[in-house]
Amino acid sequence: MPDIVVVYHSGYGHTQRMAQAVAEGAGAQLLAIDADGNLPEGGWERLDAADAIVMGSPTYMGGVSWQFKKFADASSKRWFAQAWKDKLFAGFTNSATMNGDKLSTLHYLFTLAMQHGGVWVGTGMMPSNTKAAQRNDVNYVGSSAGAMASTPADASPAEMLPGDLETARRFGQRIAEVAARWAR
Ligand SMILES: Cc1cc2nc3c(=O)[nH]c(=O)nc-3n(C[C@H](O)[C@H](O)[C@H](O)COP(=O)(O)O)c2cc1C
Repeated sequence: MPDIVVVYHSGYGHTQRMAQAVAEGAGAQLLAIDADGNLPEGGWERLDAADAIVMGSPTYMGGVSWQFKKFADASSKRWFAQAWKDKLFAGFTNSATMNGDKLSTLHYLFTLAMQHGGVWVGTGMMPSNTKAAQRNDVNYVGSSAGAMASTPADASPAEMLPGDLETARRFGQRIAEVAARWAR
């Protein structure tokens, strides 16, 4: 079994719910970045040991949250030593607006992964974009770079759309499958 860690920040619980779905699909452990932008005790060592690091952040003002950015900047210690070189990386985000500039967030996560010398895993999913498409179809938000969820601004985490959570779960499954092939 590949060792996969989902490291994420969530201000209000929505991205956390998405992280849980990704972790369920991937058979991964969750590692939360706290409200001060810090990892729990032993968090960096968990990431050092992982075969794959899946990164999640809400989209705030068209990018990652400042707490996630603090984590990213702190990861420069690993970058200096290229300690995470050749690990698999993947990313996901959630925001309120259907577009909402989520791709900017995923592009940042991709760039961070490339700085670390990682190998990026996208969704590998076709979008649901025909006339017959329904909002709860898998990958209705239509992302290939990483998993996206769109949650209305006034919806609680419990009200997140099942289709988006299923998309996140299947994204996690794909990461686990790719990680198993990468290990071979
Ligand atoms: C400071 C801030 C900035 C935000 N910026 C965006 C944005 O650029 N695009 C968008 O679609 N939603 C934006 N939102 C809405 C959040 O992405 C949305 O509420 C999301 O579900 C929050 O996830 P979380 O509960 O994991 O923090 C913003 C919310 C906050 C608090």
